[in-house]
Amino acid sequence: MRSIDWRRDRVVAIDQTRLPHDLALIEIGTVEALIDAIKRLAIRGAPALGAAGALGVALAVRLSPDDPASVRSAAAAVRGARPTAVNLAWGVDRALARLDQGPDAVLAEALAVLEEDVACNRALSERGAAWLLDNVAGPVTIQTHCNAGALACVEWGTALGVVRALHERGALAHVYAAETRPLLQGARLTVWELARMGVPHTLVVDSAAASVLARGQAKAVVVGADRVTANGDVINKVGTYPLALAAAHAGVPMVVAAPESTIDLSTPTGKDVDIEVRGPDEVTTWGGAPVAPAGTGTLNYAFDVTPAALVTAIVTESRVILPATGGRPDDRPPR
Ligand SMILES: CSC[C@H]1O[C@H](OP(=O)(O)O)[C@H](O)[C@@H]1O
Repeated sequence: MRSIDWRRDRVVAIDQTRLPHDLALIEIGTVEALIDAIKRLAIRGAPALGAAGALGVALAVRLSPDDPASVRSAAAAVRGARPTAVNLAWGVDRALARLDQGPDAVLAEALAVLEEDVACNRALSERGAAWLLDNVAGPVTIQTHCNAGALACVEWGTALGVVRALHERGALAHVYAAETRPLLQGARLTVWELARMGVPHTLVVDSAAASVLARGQAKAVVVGADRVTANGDVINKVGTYPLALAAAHAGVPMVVAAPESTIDLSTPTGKDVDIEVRGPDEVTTWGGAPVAPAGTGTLNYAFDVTPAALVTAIVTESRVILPATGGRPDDRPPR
């Protein structure tokens, strides 16, 4: 089952807010409903957002086939639903570029985005597994953060795609999944995916992940990304930066698995990226019940910036970039 797809005349997606307890699909027939699904993280994860962006334009042009101005306005609203993952804007732009050729051409481009994502993630997963087998003593143990699995993509996954490739080779011993406060993408989604894959795993609280590395229980960190800037800075779920610091101190490789569509050569460094700040309720409540005194102020960064110097390897479908030793995404544009 794909996390997001197109059926007849609408977007169909897994509602990730209902996992792990309910595997429920949502059918999205309007741009407003798509934007809502993106904002409330029913649809989430950089590659999945790229697909949602492209399908959002296909939806808009079907609803307003004779009004390109309305389609462009709707596309801009989808593009702005969440600011940090470059894939959302990239997916919108991919489909919008075909607007002059009509609804069928826009849909064809959007569907191509989905198929390319699947192919890219399978390729980067194999490349990442090979890099880890060449650089980490086996059997491999991995610390993950957030969810960069099939749910965050069209299918297959990026960081969990690497995990899947290692598991299929019989080379994976264990995965430690950080819960990933406040929305618990690790506890709710990554653990759910690892269980379905049959991968041995342990859930840890975010603040324990550094000790898992320091004690040698995990020999590599593997995460996804929402944007990689031209100098190799990695923007990913908040908590990735401290994990990279811990990995460096423990002498453990920090591996980022991401398709080329997540690399943004137009943005020089992580300092130039708009980091989404989300509302206080995600931090001050759990299950609707307050966990902090009413009115408590919060600083709910959804992402953080890991400097290139702390990134051992960025694995894409076409290359491995080594930022910590001077490699840069803009050194050699993909072939
Ligand atoms: C494979 S991209 C997954 C990436 O997206 C997540 O963010 P969110 O759950 O807010 O969409 C997180 O940064 C993951 O690493």
